[in-house]
Order: sequence, then structure tokens, then C-alpha cells
Amino acid sequence: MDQEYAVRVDHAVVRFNMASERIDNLKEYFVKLVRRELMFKEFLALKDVSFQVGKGEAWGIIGTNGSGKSTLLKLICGILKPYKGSVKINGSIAPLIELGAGFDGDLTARENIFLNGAVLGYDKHFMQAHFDEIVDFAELWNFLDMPIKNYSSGMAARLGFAIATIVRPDILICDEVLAVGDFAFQQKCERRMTEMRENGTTLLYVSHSIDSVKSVCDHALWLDHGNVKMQGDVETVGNAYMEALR
Ligand SMILES: Nc1ncnc2c1ncn2[C@@H]1O[C@H](COP(=O)(O)OP(=O)(O)OP(=O)(O)O)[C@@H](O)[C@H]1O
Repeated sequence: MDQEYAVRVDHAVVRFNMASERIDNLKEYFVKLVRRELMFKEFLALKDVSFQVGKGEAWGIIGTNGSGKSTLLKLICGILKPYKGSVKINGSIAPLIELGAGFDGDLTARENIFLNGAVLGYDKHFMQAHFDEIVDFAELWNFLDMPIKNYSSGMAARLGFAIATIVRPDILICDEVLAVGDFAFQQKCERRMTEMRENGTTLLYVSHSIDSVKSVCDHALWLDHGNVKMQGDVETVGNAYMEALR
């Protein structure tokens, strides 16, 4: 019964330490450290977040700038560790979080497809078998031998999305990356997310577009200053959020 969840977050707290004064060089840092003059200001990006995502569910994570959405996704992917609380995952995760995080700017797109595949745990043969499908989806046949550093952010997002979704993960995590794609590509991504959902993939999706969240997700989690303001079905939570923004 307990294995029915894909993601379970229990009372998670994420803390960042920020130096509260400007330190100009390493020497000054150590002098202050030795004299115990170094002051840190703790900042809780997530204060007490609990929610559970069932297998096959699609959750939209919504909230204003700085409310903790990306921090929550990074916590779920294991990029960040909770200061308190716990995160449990059932299944393989494909994170699509930071644009080009799995890319090397000096390598060509062709090389990066294999590199990114390896990062996601897939061998060369698997990537070779899916190569055409990836490039077709990203619509980047004419730019395959260009180094990724010359790609626009939208082009890099297309390629990242095409790779992350070809591998059919159990759990797909998408941050705002899709926002940099043009409208036609956003529509294409939404269709693919819906199709993956129909095949049982669990989805966590951060977006500022409530319409997009409503069209792809069945649940929503509304974050506000690092706390859960509301969670539940996407219509109710999405509408309450829109109402609060007015
Ligand atoms: N590495 C870090 N060090 C210190 N503070 C951080 C760090 N990463 C994020 N924060 C802070 O945590 C808070 C939440 O950031 P987060 O990126 O999760 O917000 P968000 O909801 O995704 O915002 P946006 O809608 O603007 O993308 C912000 O106040 C941010 O400044």
C-alpha cells in the first residue's frame, strides 16, 4: 500500500545560509571566522512542506516568485538535501530543471544527446536507437553539429525536453524550462506530457501559467513563502490562487 506513492515529502525544511555582510576576500573570511565575527543569516526556502504524489498523478506546483517551487523540485531530485524532514521516491526520475544542466556547451548537439543520455543512465545503443526520434521532436536537424553554447535558450530547452521525455521515466520533473520555448513547442510539450501521463508517468510541473497547469495536471500544490498554502485538485487550487492574485 505504501508503495502506491511516487513521491512523498514529509515536513521538509530547506535552509540556506547567507553571509549577512559583505566579505571581500578569503583572508578577511578566515580572520572573521577565527574571531567568531562571521555572521550568517539563515533563510528557510521551505519551512514545513508535506505532500504525497500518487503513482500516475500529475501535480502542478504553483506560487509567486521566490515561493520555493524550484527548491522543492531540487529537493525531490536529490540536488538539495532536507535540513529537516524527509523525501521518499518510488521509481526512476528524469529531472528537467536547469536549462542545459546535462549539456556541455563546447560539444555539439549530436554529442550532447549521448552525454545527456548517459547522465540519465542510458547506454549508447539505446540513445542511437532513439536518436532520430529525439531530433525530430526537437526539430533541430539543421543544427546538430553546432556547439550547444551557440544555441538559443529555446533551442537548448527543446533538446533537453526531447531527451528527458524519450527515456520514459517513471517520474518526470519539469521546471519552467518550457516557458522559453515558442508557443508551438509549448503545445507540443504539453501534448507529450499528457501522452506520458496516459502511459502511467507521474508528473511534477512548475509553471506560472495556470492554464497550462490545468490542461496537464490533475492536482496542484500552492506554495507561499516556503509553506503550503493549499493543495488538492487542480481546478480548486488553481482558481483560489488566481483569485488571490487579483
Ligand atoms: N542557493 C541558494 N542560496 C540562498 N538562497 C536561495 C538559494 N536558492 C534559492 N534561494 C532562495 O530561496 C527562495 C525560493 O527560491 P526558488 O527558486 O525555489 O523560488 P521559485 O518559487 O522557484 O521562484 P520563481 O517563480 O522566481 O522561479 C528565494 O527567496 C531564493 O532567493
